[in-house]
Amino acid sequence: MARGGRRRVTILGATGSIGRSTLDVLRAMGGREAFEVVALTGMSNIPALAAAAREFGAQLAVTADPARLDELRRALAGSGVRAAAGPEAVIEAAALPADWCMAAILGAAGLAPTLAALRASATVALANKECLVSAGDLFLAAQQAAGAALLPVDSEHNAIFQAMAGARAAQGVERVILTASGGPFRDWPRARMAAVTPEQAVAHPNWDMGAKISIDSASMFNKALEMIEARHLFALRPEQIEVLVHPQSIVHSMVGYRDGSILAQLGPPDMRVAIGYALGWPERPALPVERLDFAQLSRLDFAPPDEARFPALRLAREAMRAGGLAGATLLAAKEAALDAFIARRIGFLDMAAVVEETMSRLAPFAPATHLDEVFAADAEARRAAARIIDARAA
Ligand SMILES: NC(=O)C1=CN([C@@H]2O[C@H](COP(=O)(O)OP(=O)(O)OC[C@H]3O[C@@H](n4cnc5c(N)ncnc54)[C@H](OP(=O)(O)O)[C@@H]3O)[C@@H](O)[C@H]2O)C=CC1
Ligand SMILES: CC(=O)[C@@H](O)[C@H](O)COP(=O)(O)O
Ligand SMILES: [Mn+2]
Repeated sequence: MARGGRRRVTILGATGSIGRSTLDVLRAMGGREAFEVVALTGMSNIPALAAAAREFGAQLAVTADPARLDELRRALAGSGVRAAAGPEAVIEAAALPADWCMAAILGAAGLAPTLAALRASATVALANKECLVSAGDLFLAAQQAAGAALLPVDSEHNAIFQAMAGARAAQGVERVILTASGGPFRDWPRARMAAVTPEQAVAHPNWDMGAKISIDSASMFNKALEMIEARHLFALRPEQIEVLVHPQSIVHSMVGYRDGSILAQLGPPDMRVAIGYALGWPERPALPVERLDFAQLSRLDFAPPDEARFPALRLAREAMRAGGLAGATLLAAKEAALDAFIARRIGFLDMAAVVEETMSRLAPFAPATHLDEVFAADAEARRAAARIIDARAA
């Protein structure tokens, strides 16, 4: 704890959707009087990074892009905030002692900095689900060794965490039910989905999020990653994890207990609720978010997912069954396919096909015994996926 009782806070990915919401929650919970901001990191959005660092009087601001160091230095001139750049500098920022660190870098690039944060922070609030998808057991072993508290921020997992609050309740868990909005193409026939554009896919019906996670929601790869994330976070067997389409995104997930009870967490689709819970935990802070009015909610719908139109869910189950380096392979192939879709080199439905083909080419998967193997599997999967993408794009 910093002098004067202020909590020392770091935000990895401060310029993104989660990062901005986290800054908002800090403002709502007392701003600079309550928090000492140790480090903020970003990548391309230097004006936003510098503005947040100035507002909160951060000790350090880091861009992951070495080519943007001069721009960051100019933007911070006279502020007293130190500037640094490059992937190693992001890891060094994450390694500075803090009471609380938000891990919200996008994608597999978040793994190394989040591991560094586990060693340096008392509490890590985990938005970056990819850490658990690619390196689940090793990531949790690193957390155990470091002794850091790990609090889930992903809305579904935060909901499950809330619904499992209290060790006694967690013991009787039978299943978890991850809710899924179904994305913008929830009811579209497969033939129509084949022709969707990145602009259509990025338009999430309920949540205001970064572009890549929004497109993952449209393909339901987001839910696929979340199944693997849930397995690790809550030590579940794959068959204990269900997915249920819930188009309104009001019920954020549910936990079914052995006595037949179901506990759910509900709230507006606003990530500040989950972030605030992780920042205030074990207490609940007051937050300026919308209050649900049940008299105005006309209905809450639920339906099983259609795995023929959304094969990502089946691929996640196969990856969980295979174990070991299958998660790192699935994630890397998904990221390569997503980039190719955004670049309009492949179609929307090709993304799942690329992941499936990459997985089947690289199977069987070795156990993941060291992080170096995870990074190597990631690189190998990207090479394999690139060849498959090239063939489809030709
Ligand atoms: N958005 C949401 O509501 C939710 C997000 N999540 C998870 O949170 C994480 C962040 O998502 P979101 O905020 O939407 O993403 P955004 O794309 O909005 O933000 C990503 C952040 O990471 C930075 N960044 C991007 N690439 C790199 C890199 N290679 N190295 C270091 N930093 C990088 C970005 O910098 P810059 O913008 O400056 O380029 C930005 O600060 C993801 O893992 C996502 O799955 C989970 C649940 C909900
Ligand atoms: C806000 C959040 O946690 C997202 O991961 C959300 O789950 C996306 O919505 P769907 O993937 O359910 O469409
Ligand atoms: Mn989620």
